[in-house]
Amino acid sequence: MTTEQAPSPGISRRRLLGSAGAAGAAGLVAGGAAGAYASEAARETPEPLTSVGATAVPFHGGHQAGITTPLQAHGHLLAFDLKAGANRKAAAALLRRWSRTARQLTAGEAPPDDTGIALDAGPSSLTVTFGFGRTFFGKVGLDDRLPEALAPLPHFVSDALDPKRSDGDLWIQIGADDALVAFHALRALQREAAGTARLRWQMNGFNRTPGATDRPMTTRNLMGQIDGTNNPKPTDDDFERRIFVPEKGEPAWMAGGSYAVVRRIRMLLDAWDHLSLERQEKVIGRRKSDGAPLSGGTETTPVRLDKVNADGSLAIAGAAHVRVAAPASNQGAAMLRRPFSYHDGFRADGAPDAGLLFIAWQADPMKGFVPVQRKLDLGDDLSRFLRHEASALFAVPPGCAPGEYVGQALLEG
Ligand SMILES: C=CC1=C(C)c2cc3[nH]c(cc4nc(cc5[nH]c(cc1n2)c(C)c5CCC(=O)O)C(CCC(=O)O)=C4C)c(C)c3C=C
Ligand SMILES: [Fe+2]
Repeated sequence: MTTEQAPSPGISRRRLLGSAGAAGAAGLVAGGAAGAYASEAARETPEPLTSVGATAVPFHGGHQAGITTPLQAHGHLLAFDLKAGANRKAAAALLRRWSRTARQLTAGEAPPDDTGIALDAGPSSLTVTFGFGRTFFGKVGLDDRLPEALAPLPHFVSDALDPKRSDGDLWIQIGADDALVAFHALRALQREAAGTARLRWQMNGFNRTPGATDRPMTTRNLMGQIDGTNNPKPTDDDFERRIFVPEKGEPAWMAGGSYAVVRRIRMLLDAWDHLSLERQEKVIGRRKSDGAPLSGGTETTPVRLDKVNADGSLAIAGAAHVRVAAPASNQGAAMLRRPFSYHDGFRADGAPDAGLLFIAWQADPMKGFVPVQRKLDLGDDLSRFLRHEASALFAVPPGCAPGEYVGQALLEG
């Protein structure tokens, strides 16, 4: 393995701020209306960043960041196609550039020729995650390293997929708790692709902003449901085995990596909002207010699929989403769901173009997303309110050590 050049000493965005004398970066905190209208420039001493801005997620590690990292408030998904003539060497150079820049940005450092978009901000939990699509391998002469797990996803009855917004040779997932920090990363990485790869599609999403609720809680989606409760937890015995390719797994370059299924799922919100609260809760199998299962307890109480009401009906209906999607209904199939909501304005018919950028992480899509989506496709009450409009599957290699780049074992091994 070759090592990349040591990155040039980055300029901390905070240090830049200090030297420029632009004070008041931490934003308006106190002082009510008078404080809010006071000139930012009048402040002499920069205030410390809030914990939101100051939080940094390490780029290096056994797994790439952005998989088990807590959901961030802003997300960008970018898929690129290699330009004609871009070979393995060019792809390796691109991944080397991207990794170097991602490391700098996630540490809150400004890369060379910085655009300045994120000046004043801290790392804000920025993560950058890289993946390879099936079409990448043939283009760079690496057919022999194509993972079996990257076989095309089967067709599902509810698919209404737009090929232009699906698939792609390379994938980047960006997440950050600040919109400017996220866009800054997007611009830096997009600029570095020039000459080697062109953008195929981009999707932008969001989640709850840290601090918006009075206590940390599972996020809500645009249907108003608490979404993410019954995800596998890093503390589960089988978490690593379910989500990451094992050390001795195949192909060797994917050991410690994971597979990301990306689906743009539009929600038919007008129809959904017309349902009574009781109906909405039956469709999911959980209470809307606090996410508690209809079989009783609180949000974190295990779901009891066998619970029967006094009138003999199932507490969680036969076609309720949580019943049909549960590992118990799918021979143990499970995935880590880590989505972003999206809103891309309104469609010609006036309906909101909004929904979920559903991202499912698993060691093998055939033991995660595929069997569960097959089952949902056949008889899930929620599916009537959803349209799957775009789809992609990416091999996300393990994280890299300092001096290495993501995908090095594939491109140079
Ligand atoms: C193929 C997998 C899944 C798709 C596609 C999917 C879409 C989807 N889901 C919601 C809302 C909720 N899903 C919930 C639970 C849940 N969903 C899946 C899988 C898919 N969802 C699983 C495996 C589970 C967990 C089931 C269990 O073991 O209990 C929930 C309940 C809260 C939670 O556990 O997260 C909600 C709410 C939407 C809106 C959606 C598409 C837009
Ligand atoms: Fe779901």
